[in-house]
Amino acid sequence: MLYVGYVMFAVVLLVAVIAPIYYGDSATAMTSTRNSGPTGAFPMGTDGLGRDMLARTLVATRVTVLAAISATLLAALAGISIGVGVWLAPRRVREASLRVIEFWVSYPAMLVAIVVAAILGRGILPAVLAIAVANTAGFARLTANLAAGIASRDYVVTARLMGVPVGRVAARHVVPNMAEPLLILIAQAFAGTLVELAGLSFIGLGAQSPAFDWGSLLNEGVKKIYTNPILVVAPATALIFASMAALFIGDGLAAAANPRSNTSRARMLRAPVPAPASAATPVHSDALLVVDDLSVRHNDSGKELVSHVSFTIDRGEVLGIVGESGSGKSVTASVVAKLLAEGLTASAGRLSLAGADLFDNLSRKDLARRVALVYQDPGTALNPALTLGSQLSDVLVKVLGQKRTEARRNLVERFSEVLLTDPEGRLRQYPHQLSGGMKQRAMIASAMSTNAQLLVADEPTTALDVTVQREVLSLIKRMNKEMGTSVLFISHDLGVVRALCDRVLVMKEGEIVERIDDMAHLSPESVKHPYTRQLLAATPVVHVPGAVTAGSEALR
Ligand SMILES: Nc1ncnc2c1ncn2[C@@H]1O[C@H](COP(=O)(O)OP(=O)(O)OP(=O)(O)O)[C@@H](O)[C@H]1O
Repeated sequence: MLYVGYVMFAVVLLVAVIAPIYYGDSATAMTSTRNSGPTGAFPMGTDGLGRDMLARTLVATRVTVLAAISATLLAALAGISIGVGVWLAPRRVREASLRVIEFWVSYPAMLVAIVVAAILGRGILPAVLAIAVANTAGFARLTANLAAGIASRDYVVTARLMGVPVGRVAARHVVPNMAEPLLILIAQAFAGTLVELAGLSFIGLGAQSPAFDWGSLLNEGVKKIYTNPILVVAPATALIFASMAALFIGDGLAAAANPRSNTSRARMLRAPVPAPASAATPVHSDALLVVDDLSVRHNDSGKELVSHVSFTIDRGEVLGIVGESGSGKSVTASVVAKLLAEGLTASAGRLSLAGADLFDNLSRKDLARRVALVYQDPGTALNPALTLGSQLSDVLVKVLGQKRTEARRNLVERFSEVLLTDPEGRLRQYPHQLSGGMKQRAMIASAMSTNAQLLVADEPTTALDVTVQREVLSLIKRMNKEMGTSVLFISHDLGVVRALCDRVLVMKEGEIVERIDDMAHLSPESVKHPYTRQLLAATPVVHVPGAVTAGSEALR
């Protein structure tokens, strides 16, 4: 789409450059063939003075496109300056300015343009200024919104603390980081500006005779639309063509800025014949989770991210997966939770969870009853705009069909179980009002609230400090012991895993390189793979209250 847009826009620019040179005379020459329909000499007819409409439309391209570019750039320049300025201004000025921008945006751009053009007077220049004023608000609002996110980033705060002048902070740190969305808006605003310019000329406020643009040509044509309709075709086509070019560029830029826009859907395929590798590691079929011969491939590159992985998790069992960064742990877990990322294809001989075939279209309710998730970073797992009560009760209400009050009561109980103080008050709090450890406890409480049979915990302690890590691990252990929840626990830290898990799989480069079943006698001598030995040698022992672990006494 982007390239189609570029080509179309190049055609428009080419016409704008050469048409006045080649067709300038025929566009203004009056002939005796007046108000003609389409003929060989005048394919788009002639106006009341016998002037060639095709030549006039081609020649008008330069004025129209120049005016649209000027109005768009003026609006962008003014809007971006105002938007950035607002965010670098003191708080009160910022608040007042944001209200003014909101007020300004609330009026339709075309209406503002008409009012301003009526004040400034008729002609192309007043029309350009009027449209620039009308569109400035849109740029200012987008820039202010984007700057709001960027202005609080550490590099901007640091630059300001170091005394970098405000203008330089804006130019070096704020504007470059919002270039992409602004470029997209500029392309889209150009299309709007073309139409607004034509609109002003159409109602007689834009180009004045003898000057002419597409809008004034349309204006002339529409007056004779019942007697000679061909007169509107050339300027209308030109207007649509140029607007579409700008929209294609805008959409193309937006798609290019989002690397996910072109990725294919995630697919889960049943492998026709189990590979021999799975036969070497048989899975017993009455387990809670059965993953047999799972491979995951990246569709575009064809790279295999996970290769022939087989394992089971029994009811009430805690299985750990350890491995270096990028070894395929999270991708494996995403298949189990039916959350495979776009652009990936998973294939397996068998994938079943609590009696359900994961290749089938499980309803959300069935899935939520079977699997719950706790992510690595509770800060990004929770929606900052919603209170804990509203977002964590949603799954209970929408998916499990509980009443809102029942869901909130359920959450309060779970919050107490994970030792969150003032559980009722927490429901009304936003995520930013909780510490990292509290947020992770709230996530575990949420996972407990659905009574899921399998908890997938993907590095749930990595973002937490050591003391909070212990608390979170002991909560997971409690959930496992008291509720019988099976756990798939992912970590790159063998110390944490050995403290919690009944069995451990070691992954490297997408494959399971070691299976550790005897956690009680885990030592560098009891393992086979050199990578596991290295991991063990580099791992301090972690004690988890409630868990009996190798190399450590049970903790109280
Ligand atoms: N959506 C995706 N598209 C393409 N490749 C991906 C995608 N997700 C993961 N990968 C690739 O798959 C491989 C395994 O990634 P995965 O996230 O499972 O690693 P991990 O073992 O969980 O690592 P970490 O401990 O750092 O989280 C990596 O090479 C990664 O680049």
